[in-house]
Amino acid sequence: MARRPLPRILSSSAPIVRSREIARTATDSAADVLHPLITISRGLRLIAAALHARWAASPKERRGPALFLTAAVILVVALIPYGPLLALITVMGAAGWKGRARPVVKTGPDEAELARLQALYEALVPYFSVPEDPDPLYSHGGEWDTAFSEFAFDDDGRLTRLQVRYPAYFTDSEADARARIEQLLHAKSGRGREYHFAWDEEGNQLVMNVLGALPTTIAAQRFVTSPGETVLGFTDADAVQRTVPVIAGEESHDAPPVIWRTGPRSTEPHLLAVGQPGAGTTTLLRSIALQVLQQGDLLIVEGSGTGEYACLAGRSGVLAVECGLAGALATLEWASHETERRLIAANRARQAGHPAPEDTKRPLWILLDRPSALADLAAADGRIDPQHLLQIPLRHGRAAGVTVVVAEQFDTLDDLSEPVRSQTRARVVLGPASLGQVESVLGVPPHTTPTPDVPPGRGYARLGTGPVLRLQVPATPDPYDDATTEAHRQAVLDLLPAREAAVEAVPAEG
Ligand SMILES: Nc1ncnc2c1ncn2[C@@H]1O[C@H](COP(=O)(O)OP(=O)(O)OP(=O)(O)O)[C@@H](O)[C@H]1O
Repeated sequence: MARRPLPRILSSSAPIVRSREIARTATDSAADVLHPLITISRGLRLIAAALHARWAASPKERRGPALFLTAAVILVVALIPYGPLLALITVMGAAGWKGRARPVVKTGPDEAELARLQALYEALVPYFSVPEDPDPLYSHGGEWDTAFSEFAFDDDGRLTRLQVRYPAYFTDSEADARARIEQLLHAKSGRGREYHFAWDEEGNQLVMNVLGALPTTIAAQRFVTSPGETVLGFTDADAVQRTVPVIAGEESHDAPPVIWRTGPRSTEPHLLAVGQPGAGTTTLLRSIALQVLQQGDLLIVEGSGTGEYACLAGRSGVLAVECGLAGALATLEWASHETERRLIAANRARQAGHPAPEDTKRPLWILLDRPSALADLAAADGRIDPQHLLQIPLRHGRAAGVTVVVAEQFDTLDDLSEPVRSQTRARVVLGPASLGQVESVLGVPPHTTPTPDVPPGRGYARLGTGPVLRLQVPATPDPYDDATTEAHRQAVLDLLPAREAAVEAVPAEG
């Protein structure tokens, strides 16, 4: 059967489009003209509703006086010259104010945010799709809302949270595949912020969160810890189970600490802290020293020789603060013998069925800041590397109550001796560091994206095979440094033990 041609009015859409445009323009103009009227009538309606609600809520015995008062006001207004006109203007003004357009409550993403989500979706297509997939979750020109189940933006329109669904065939168990997605999301969502990525392999979902900076307001103070516990710094509240009360500025609150346990039962009895120059490793060692002195003795060897531990020299419990090679060698040799002595004494006591002798119980700490500098000096002088003398304290320190803490910089990390590398299972990285640098120290990549600008004392900690924790070391500056603020100087001075006469335990010969 031959098809009948469509009626002309249906076959051509141009007149329809034109008439729609005319209608839309007419509606817009009418809305402009009638806008004040609409506003006032909306306001009048709202005022009437409010009056009605008030009337309904007022008790019956108060309604009579209220009516009387209203009638009196109306009478007065009616009698004064221009009263009704003024009353009308006032009511219209109030209605206009009440009925004005409310600020728009944001219920979804705006255009820029929609564009950002779509761009992110498009960028993920090559990673989350394969040509064989008959019903791809990601395809060019596809809908982002099928893939992004949750999102949040900050006031600047930058993503702060994104939940991404991905196809089950994506190789989310491969570190490289994950890293590619994380780098892409990081780059597209704005660099310079710290991102946390949580992969739910069972649910095929990835949640990206932007983390706020850890507070830098906590300074050196007495932390509430048990014997054998040292606060390395503070971290995210959801990363650890415990909090300790702290004073930050003028206020006190509970903060989540990164606590390092040392002693005979510790699985990570020695620590290595690494950072760029100025990242805050010396400050970390100073903070540890102030905590250690409450319960133990301390030997400090400072390779850089800048006197940053001078405030500790001669204090009760500080057996030595050495900057030169000769003093460092003598001190570490004594520490090595002392570790052996403690081991032998404890063994003898155990074999005789006695408790460990008192003189083996007091914890001894060896803090070694930049041993690589001393290694260079020793090589030039034909003497042994001081790190060599750390071998016994590192290997047997746990049983003998001897703890070693080493701080080193990234560029001289290769100069660390094998025992230092293998026996320091508590690790800290401070300051700006690449993913690779953090991984080289902690053994695993960081769980957040390191940012290029970090304040001193900010970084990551990992105790043994535990999780990587973000870390902010308490401000513990050198009180003799002119740049130190008075509050911080006083905080450190308050923690220093009293001065003592020269200690004779460590031989002084070079
Ligand atoms: N946790 C911190 N809080 C506040 N300021 C800090 C912190 N750590 C370090 N700083 C400040 O940063 C500067 C460098 O710190 P520090 O001397 O500890 O760094 P470093 O890594 O030992 O560097 P270098 O080896 O070059 O001395 C100092 O002014 C110090 O006060």
